[in-house]
Amino acid sequence: MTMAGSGSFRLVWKKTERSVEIMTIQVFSTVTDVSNAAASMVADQAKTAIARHGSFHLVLSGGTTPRHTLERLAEPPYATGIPWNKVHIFWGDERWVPPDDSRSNQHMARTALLDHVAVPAGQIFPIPYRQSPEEAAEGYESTLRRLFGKQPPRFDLLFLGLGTDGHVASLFPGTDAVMEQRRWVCHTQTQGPAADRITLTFPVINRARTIIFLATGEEKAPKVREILAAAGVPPRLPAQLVHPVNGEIYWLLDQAAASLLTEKI
Ligand SMILES: O=C(O)[C@H](O)[C@@H](O)[C@H](O)[C@H](O)COP(=O)(O)O
Repeated sequence: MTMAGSGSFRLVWKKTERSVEIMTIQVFSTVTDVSNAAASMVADQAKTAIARHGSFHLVLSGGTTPRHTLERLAEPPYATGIPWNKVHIFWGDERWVPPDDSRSNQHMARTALLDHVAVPAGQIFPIPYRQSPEEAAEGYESTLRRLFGKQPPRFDLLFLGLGTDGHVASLFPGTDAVMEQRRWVCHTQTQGPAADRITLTFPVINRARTIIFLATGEEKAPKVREILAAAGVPPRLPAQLVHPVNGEIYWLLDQAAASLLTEKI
């Protein structure tokens, strides 16, 4: 039986004597089910984080799959059921376009969710649009350093979509940004429109307490299998470098994206 049947699979890898990596793979029948599950996890993680440190630091991702989850969070019971006044919003990446450009991840998040829930404006930290993408990256990094100090931030929940080339955030295969270990935010480029991007780097991504991958659709199935069945194989895709230092990874997939998975992963 492949894992494409709906269900939940929990894998625990012992990384070192003192740390393990816990990955949970959940396969759902439809994209709507994926979005419902993701929204429910946001509510649960918010409750835990607020109980732990009085606020909930949430990192949003661009992309159509993550957008469906934001739209679900703007509906009952989440629109009023989550204490949005204690939520602090960040972004994993951004296109170097003005904030009102329809390609902007900030624009997408505001129209899908933030215009509909009561997150205080002073708790929303978009990646700024500046004269150059380098200045935008420096601007975001200085915001993060002002808020979090010398150590990279340890976000409570960080959403990632999955590109069909295996990219996460705007960390594209073969780019210097993927290997960046000192800067928290950097400028990078991709092909096509809005080629200039600003992205969090792995030193920040991998410090998150919980990382949720959202991947749906048949076009993601080959990379999902390559990433999840890659134990022992040297990583070649950015998504294979997502290893929370002390946190958990959840893969929320629909059956189409999971269709090439087998139980032996
Ligand atoms: O800015 C972006 O577009 C995202 O950060 C990007 O990493 C996206 O999440 C993936 O490309 C998946 O996007 P889809 O879910 O639309 O395929």
